[in-house]
Amino acid sequence: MKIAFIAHDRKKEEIVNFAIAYEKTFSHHELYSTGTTGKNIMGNTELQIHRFMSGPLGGDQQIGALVAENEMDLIIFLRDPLMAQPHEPDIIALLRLCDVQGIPVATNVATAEILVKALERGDFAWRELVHKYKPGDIE
Ligand SMILES: O=C(CO)COP(=O)(O)O
Repeated sequence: MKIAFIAHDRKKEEIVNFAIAYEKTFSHHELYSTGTTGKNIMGNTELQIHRFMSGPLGGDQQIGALVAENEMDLIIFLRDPLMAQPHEPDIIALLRLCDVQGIPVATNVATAEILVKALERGDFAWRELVHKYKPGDIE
């Protein structure tokens, strides 16, 4: 599965700890992140992550581009609900695209944990069908 990690600055420690806790699970998947989030996770785990630009410089939009094509399977996006972000429109656009495509997205660690448990159980198998059959394949 393609999994994206994104965290705002005051949530960086939380996402790193989360990645450490589920490192074995994540190691079996294709990982993506915004710039600084990925740097922090890779600095504290053995995980290999494809890093996009930093969020304020367009990283959310780059991940959003994959979401728009229904390529991303799970997004863990620990937002800071108590601090305004300069790139708020990009954040809203990314979350909107997740809803357009029906992609599982966690915006807090409690939900992230439930989704990762579901991933471990095999509950994301339906996403393989999404990748197998692109729009237009089925009449
Ligand atoms: O701002 C972000 C998401 O909106 C995260 O970006 P960084 O991972 O580069 O800090």
